[in-house]
Amino acid sequence: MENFWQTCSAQLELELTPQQFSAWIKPLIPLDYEAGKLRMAAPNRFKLDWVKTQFASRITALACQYWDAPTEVQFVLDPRLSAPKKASTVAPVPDINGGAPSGNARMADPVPSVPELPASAAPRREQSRINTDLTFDSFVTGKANQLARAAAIQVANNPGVSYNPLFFYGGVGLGKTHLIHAIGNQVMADQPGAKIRYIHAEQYVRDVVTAYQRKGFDDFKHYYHSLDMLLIDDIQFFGGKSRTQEEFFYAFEALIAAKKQIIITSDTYPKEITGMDDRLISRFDSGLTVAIEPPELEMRVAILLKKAKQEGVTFSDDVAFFVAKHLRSNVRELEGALRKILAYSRFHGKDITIDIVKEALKDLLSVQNRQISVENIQKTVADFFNIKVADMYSKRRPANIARPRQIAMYLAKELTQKSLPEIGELFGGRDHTTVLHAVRKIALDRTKNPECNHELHVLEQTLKG
Ligand SMILES: Nc1ncnc2c1ncn2[C@@H]1O[C@H](COP(=O)(O)OP(=O)(O)OP(=O)(O)O)[C@@H](O)[C@H]1O
Repeated sequence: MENFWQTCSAQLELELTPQQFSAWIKPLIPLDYEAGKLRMAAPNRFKLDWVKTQFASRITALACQYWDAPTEVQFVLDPRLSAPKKASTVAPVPDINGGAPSGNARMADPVPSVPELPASAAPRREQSRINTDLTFDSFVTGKANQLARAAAIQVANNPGVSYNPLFFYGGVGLGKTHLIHAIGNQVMADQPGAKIRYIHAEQYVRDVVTAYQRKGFDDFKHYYHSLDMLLIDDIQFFGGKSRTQEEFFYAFEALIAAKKQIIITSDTYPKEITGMDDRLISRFDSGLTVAIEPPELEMRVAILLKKAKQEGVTFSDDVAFFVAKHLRSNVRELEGALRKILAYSRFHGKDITIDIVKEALKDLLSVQNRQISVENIQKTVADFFNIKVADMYSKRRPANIARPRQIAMYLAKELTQKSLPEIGELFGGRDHTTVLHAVRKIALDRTKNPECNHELHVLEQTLKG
């Protein structure tokens, strides 16, 4: 059994992204194998369902191959794995900057401009710092965030019970903050007495410094350890701040032990946060870690239509598609573009047409057109072929991913100034010979296969705007 799982997981590690592997495969436990039946345990219902739909067929294939016989794989819940952790008796986190910090040495944390340590009095709604506009209703869902939203709803319905902590990561402006406020809003509506607190990591750092300056760590601890739910945004700001990490470690342990929900966001996967203590990193990853990807075309259109409607304006589908095709990076950028279009059309008293949009977004579009980046190509090609951007860097090799990746490498060579090694690096650290092979293959295919030529033409047009 153990041998099988070692072989199988080593293979899956090669095929999946590190995030997928560590989120879905690593937590699985092989239970037994008997008469062609393999039983695997997953730590919770969510992981169980996801593994069943996404990875069952691959694991079955590997099992059949390993035992050289038809094998049926059954996934079951392992209740032992979801048992709550014991309260912590762990020693303090060491100073990751080296040595015991003292006096001003600790003041590597920024000094607060407005010291803000919340009062530990009875919970008050305004103290939660939850933005009531950021709800599940106003959150548009697409492939890029459906998993994150499902996890968020699950946690909002069962705070402290299902996934603790819940950790969202993804690039800027992709909706991480929105989603955690949405959870906070729902829990506040369901449990008006709950003591909930949203805090940006930078503010938490400032609170730590203030507590340090005032020698008020008892109040600080009392406040944070007595919350029912802590929502902490952009935790990568804790990187390199040892005292903050130490305090957060205690708060984290106290809250998790008391089954109080913690939700964290970061711009990157826990293991990739620089300057973060290993014990915190492993704790961040001990609940559920979910990525939010850049929005795909249809989702960008839906966001534009929804936001325009919220502003009392109707966008035609043509206009929404035009904007969404040209602005691909994140939702914040779409919101900015929408504001510009509305201001322009109001100022000139004109209806919103594609020509008006071109005028209103002249600067933005010309910048986009001039700069065709490899990241842009990866996003566009991933959108076009309906795969994840992460697949551009992953080691997975199924044909439906390998070919778009080769096309993206070809376009990167054609449309940017990057060298083959540079392109290889941007595609998950691949060798320049792999890039060369892809470029030659697609170039040849283009001359022989009109459908391929057409696809490339459409992609080039999209990229050049
Ligand atoms: N899926 C979505 N539906 C509707 N609005 C969204 C969605 N995703 C993001 N937004 C909006 O886009 C803006 C940026 O989102 P948000 O601040 O949540 O991003 P973020 O991932 O936290 O970014 P950062 O890492 O820069 O803090 C917000 O106004 C948010 O309401």
